[in-house]
Amino acid sequence: MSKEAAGIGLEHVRFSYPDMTMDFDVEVPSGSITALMGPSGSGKSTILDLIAGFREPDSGRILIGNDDVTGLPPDRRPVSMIFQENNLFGHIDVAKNVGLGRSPSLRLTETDHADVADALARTGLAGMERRLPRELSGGERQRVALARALVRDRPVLLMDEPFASLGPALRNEMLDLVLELQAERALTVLFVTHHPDDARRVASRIIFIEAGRIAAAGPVSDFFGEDGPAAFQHYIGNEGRFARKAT
Ligand SMILES: Nc1ncnc2c1ncn2[C@@H]1O[C@H](COP(=O)(O)OP(=O)(O)OP(=O)(O)O)[C@@H](O)[C@H]1O
Repeated sequence: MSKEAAGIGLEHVRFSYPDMTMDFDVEVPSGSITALMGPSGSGKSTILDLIAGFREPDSGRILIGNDDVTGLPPDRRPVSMIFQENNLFGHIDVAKNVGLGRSPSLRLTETDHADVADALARTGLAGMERRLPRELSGGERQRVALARALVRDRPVLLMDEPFASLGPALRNEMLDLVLELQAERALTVLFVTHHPDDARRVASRIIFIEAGRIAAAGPVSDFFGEDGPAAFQHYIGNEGRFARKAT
């Protein structure tokens, strides 16, 4: 599988839970940061799970780069995923948690150890190698998860509300770090957030979903003007603002 930057394509991807059928048809451009937004229960986590291979579509295809990854197990997809929490193993230290990104058995070469050290330095964790996850702050734990994604070295990074439990200043700091890492590695980043400011800060595009369908997708600037999609304006609570302005 190529480590080149890789776009993501969902082609008529249908997936059903007992009470809900979803149908996604959308592209995420290669080497970009896209914010995935939408009301609670609209299917954001499910999209990420489908791309990562934790769930399989009932029909349709998932493409990453030029490859059809539909049906491939998660570890064979060129993807790293970071969740809101519980990304780390509690009984092993920071360096080992990062090393797992390179080798699930932790059999690491000299080069691997050097790459782990680089990733820790790059994410501001140098000196914390021997700490256990419980000895870190929430922000530091998410840095470890990012460092592990760096040593995994996959072109697609999926993040499900990765910084939702952090305060605003720290969240911005972490988003800026993601932006830097994305630019360095030409990653394709798709991240779920409920905060419009997160999208404005780092994303070039937004995918907005409602009830298991893509309601709107496009450049961030298309979403925040008066002509932004009505469903999105409603979601971020902007409806009357523009109406009042006009009168
Ligand atoms: N394992 C499951 N079994 C049945 N229904 C599920 C399951 N997981 C999710 N759902 C339902 O599917 C819908 C979409 O869930 P999903 O977690 O993808 O939404 P979301 O947009 O990520 O929500 P949130 O913003 O609250 O995290 C919801 O209605 C949810 O109740």
